[in-house]
Amino acid sequence: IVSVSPEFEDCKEIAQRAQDHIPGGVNSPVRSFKSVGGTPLFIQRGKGSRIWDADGNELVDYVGSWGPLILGHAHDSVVEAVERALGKGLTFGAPTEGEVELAKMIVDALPSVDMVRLVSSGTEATMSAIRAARAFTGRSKIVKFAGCYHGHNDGLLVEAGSGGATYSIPNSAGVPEGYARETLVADYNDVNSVQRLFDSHPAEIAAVILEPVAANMGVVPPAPGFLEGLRLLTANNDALLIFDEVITGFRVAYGGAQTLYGIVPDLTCLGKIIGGGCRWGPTAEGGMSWSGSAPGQYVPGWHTVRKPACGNGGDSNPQGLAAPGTYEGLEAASARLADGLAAAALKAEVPLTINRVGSIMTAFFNGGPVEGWDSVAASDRERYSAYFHLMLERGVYLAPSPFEAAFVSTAHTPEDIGATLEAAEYALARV
Ligand SMILES: Cc1ncc(COP(=O)(O)O)c(CN[C@@H](CN)CCC(=O)O)c1O
Repeated sequence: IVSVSPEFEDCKEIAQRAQDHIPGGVNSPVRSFKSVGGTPLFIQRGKGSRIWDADGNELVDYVGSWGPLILGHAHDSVVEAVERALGKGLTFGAPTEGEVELAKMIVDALPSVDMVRLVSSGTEATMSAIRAARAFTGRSKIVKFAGCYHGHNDGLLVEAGSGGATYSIPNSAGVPEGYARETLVADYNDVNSVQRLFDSHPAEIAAVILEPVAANMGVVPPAPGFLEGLRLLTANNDALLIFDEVITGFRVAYGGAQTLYGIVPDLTCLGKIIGGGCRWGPTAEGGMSWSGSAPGQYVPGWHTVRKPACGNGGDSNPQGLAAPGTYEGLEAASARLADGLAAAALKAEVPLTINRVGSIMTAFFNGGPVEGWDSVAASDRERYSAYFHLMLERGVYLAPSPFEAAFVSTAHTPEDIGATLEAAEYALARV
């Protein structure tokens, strides 16, 4: 890996200007480096597994824009597809054939999905799915899980109320108490915590929404029986099961986590990979007698699928991913990385728990096991911050937060993985 000028002078200069014009200097909190300290890197370009920051530092990238870039940066087929589409116009405020083809590709890939409504972000996908669930059931309560993130819908920016309170409280300013009260918070990998909510709110819960593999508290896989238990519980209580597969869709398997674990949700939210790197977030509705929207449910128009260009970009993504051996290659590279990190931690006598599903993983500075928000929260954040900066010094760009995932792409070469493991040996010996 090329040498990194750790002063990041140009990034710092841009960061200063950014502060003058953008609240916090970034357009999404997790990009601020607040969790790890230091100045956020301002990225100039990316190709394959590499990114270059404003100081010209070349870095092996494991953020991958938080998941979309499973084929790596600026993949030729994606760039060609988007360039082809760009010349035909950016937005028409009218349907395009590309949307139909993309919707069909999603239906073909995810057996639980009958129909797809395309919107412009993961937030809008989960917001639309929740509205559809409320419209379909006529109920208002939603169950989410501590540690899971579904975008910045007001009603989901909540945390469990303190003590025995069964009602949630907002975890962001500006969210009215009334909104928070409609969302109940359960514990990931604990079906009984959901059973208790159904018992205390009979016939009030419209849906349970979750990341079938949690990745927004770091990667936490579903415990055996957890997803099956939720499927049974929601079916027995006439509530819907919503899989937020914005990260896991086309990531952990071509058919997403629902295919990997054999669970049929009622609604699926996708994003990231399906947009091929453009902003995108389909709500895929499946297994339900109606589609697109329940009678009277409103999902507004102009912002919906305003980017035919990206739709075409996204098209090439799923097609590329369907090629034989794609996921086997990702599995091999990711397993080598995870095993190598575990070996380096053992050698450095650093307690490290690595949770991995396919090509997403998180190294928790924690003796483990890490199975839900409580054990995640017990991880050593300071040690992660030190590790993050030591890895950056050695040219490896990880998530600037201990509670996110690292993403391996088909563009990560054996040399990238080898260099990453060398950097990890250096870093773990110094944290
Ligand atoms: C499971 C899940 N569901 C929904 C969302 C929201 O998607 P967007 O609105 O950012 O497209 C996300 C967004 N993910 C974060 C990082 N984990 C994106 C952060 C960023 O892009 O800065 C998600 O992970």
